[in-house]
Amino acid sequence: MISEDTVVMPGVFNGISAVSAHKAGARALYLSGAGITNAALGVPDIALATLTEFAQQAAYVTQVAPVPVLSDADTGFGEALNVARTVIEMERAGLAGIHLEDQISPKRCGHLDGKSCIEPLEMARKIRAAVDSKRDPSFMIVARTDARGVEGLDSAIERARRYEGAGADAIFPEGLTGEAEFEAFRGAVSIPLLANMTEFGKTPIIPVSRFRELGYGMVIFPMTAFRVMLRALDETYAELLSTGTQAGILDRMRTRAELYDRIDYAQYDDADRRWSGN
Ligand SMILES: C[C@](O)(C(=O)O)[C@H](CC(=O)O)C(=O)O
Ligand SMILES: [Mg+2]
Repeated sequence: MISEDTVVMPGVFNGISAVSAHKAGARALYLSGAGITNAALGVPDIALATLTEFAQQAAYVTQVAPVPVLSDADTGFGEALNVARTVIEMERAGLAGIHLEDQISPKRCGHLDGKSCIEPLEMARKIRAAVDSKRDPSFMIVARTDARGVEGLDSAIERARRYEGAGADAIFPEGLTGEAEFEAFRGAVSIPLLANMTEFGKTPIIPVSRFRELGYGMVIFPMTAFRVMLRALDETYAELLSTGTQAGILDRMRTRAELYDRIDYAQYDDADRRWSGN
């Protein structure tokens, strides 16, 4: 997943979003915990979705998008032993890696106030459990620290160093407030770094070209497509209910043919025909 270049990782949250991102040309995908929780359950991203639900969505995504997929794994769904199980299940789902965060459970979105962090020692234990539980050594364990908004920049950097020492493959510094902070992390650790380009949070919009200069190997856009989709849903249902017809919004739709093209319908028909010997 890491290359000389910076990998742009669009956020996905189910099978069809993975299909769309892959067909748009994404070289790697990010499976968003907020996306899974908001899309599949329709509830806030506060640790209400389980490991089973995350692993299920991960399996859907990896089935239809043959590119590396990094998934959110929140706090690892428990303590060290649970983290070990999380790695086994997420690897089995076909992922290329996961990120684990140092928040106290129930976690919150990294860009909200009122978060708390576990002791760095406890997080290091989780990272060791994760690293030890990999089957494939290239499965990536990304350690996310939420400490910037809780304890300040210096403490967050100190944690990142400890997590590197515990064996993390990459660091995800969450909730940074500007380029200078991203730069400070780059100077502090030697493993790859992941930047979170979520919207309407603590971090200003920074283009991938700038993250490349700053030395970041991965940039995730966790909720970009989801937010656009949600507005389309809201507008569509409102229009339908207020007018009693979809006639005015047909031109905003993917047609039946376009949908079937997206999901490779013809290939399924071909396979079925082949197997029936006709
Ligand atoms: C990256 C993230 O963990 C996610 O679940 O996608 C979220 C994104 C968001 O809520 O905007 C986070 O940054 O905490
Ligand atoms: Mg998340």
